[in-house]
Amino acid sequence: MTTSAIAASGLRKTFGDKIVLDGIDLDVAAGTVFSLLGPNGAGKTTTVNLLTTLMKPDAGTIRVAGHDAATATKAVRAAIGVTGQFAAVDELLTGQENLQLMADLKGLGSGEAKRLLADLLERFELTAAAQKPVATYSGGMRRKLDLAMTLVGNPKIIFLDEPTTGLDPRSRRTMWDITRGLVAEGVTIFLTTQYLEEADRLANQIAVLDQGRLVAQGTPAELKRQIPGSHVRLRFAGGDEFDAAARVLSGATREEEDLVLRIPSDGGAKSVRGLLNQLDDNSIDVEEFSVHTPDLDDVFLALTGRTSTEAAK
Ligand SMILES: Nc1ncnc2c1ncn2[C@@H]1O[C@H](COP(=O)(O)OP(=O)(O)OP(=O)(O)O)[C@@H](O)[C@H]1O
Repeated sequence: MTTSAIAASGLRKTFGDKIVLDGIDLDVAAGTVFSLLGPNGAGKTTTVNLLTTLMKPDAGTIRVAGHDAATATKAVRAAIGVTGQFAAVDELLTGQENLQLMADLKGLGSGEAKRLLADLLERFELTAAAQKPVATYSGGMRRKLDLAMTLVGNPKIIFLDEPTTGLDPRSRRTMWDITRGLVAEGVTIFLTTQYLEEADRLANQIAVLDQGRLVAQGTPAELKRQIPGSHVRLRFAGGDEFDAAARVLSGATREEEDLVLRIPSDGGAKSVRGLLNQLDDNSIDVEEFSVHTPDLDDVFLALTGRTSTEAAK
């Protein structure tokens, strides 16, 4: 049985007469990455604020690490780490001093703190810059320090708010590797991102938020299968097989020159097996077989009527 690290039900939040969250349910399995995707103003930050006890919902229940967020606020806060917009990195202090401050706050002994800090600086590639003031750090370095500071408390659930926005590809990959490493250690990650590729690569589950409602939830593959456009592509060695298959398979689109048939399909195991059985039953050999699923940009367009780029404007 999988346990929920975060479970929210019927979350509602309004500001004045603006309904920001209109009854959303979330269930994040422990030790997984859950990604909340949505255009600007969709309510992502509001959701994070509610889940991290920074705000109270108008309606709905939230359990984080098994604690009720409404009544056990302290226990929830002790179990989570939040990086991103709430981070309190002191610009005037060095990276090392910022980390030390966090270790002092958490009450770590000097020996333990020394080892942990050296390890974190090394892991986040900040050892060389450790003695420099944060004011001289690049955006990527700040973000890494921010996450390193969060890890000092050894939280079991981490909220990453757009962790790679504006980072160069190398720093982005480093953040992805660190995230994967944390999950391998059993940490649960709640990730908001504007990069569909990031959610696609990192997340076990994705929820798409649009105008206060979750318009879709599932694994990246499930989301991709939900929308029109996925198909199975079959290539045949000769014209006879090609023609025979085209007669047998309904709805096939012919690409005559390449002897390729494209058959609309959800790409799931059941329908693919059915398709191949049909060919087998008619003794038709296939030279090449592949399933094409649309990427998350297609998913976004299908679900919200906008591309992710349009939505972010
Ligand atoms: N404290 C507040 N008072 C009034 N309105 C608010 C408040 N906080 C958020 N809103 C409004 O709620 C809506 C959702 O905001 P939220 O920050 O949750 O969206 P978001 O998905 O995180 O967007 P972004 O990616 O731009 O941060 C927006 O229209 C915003 O203007």
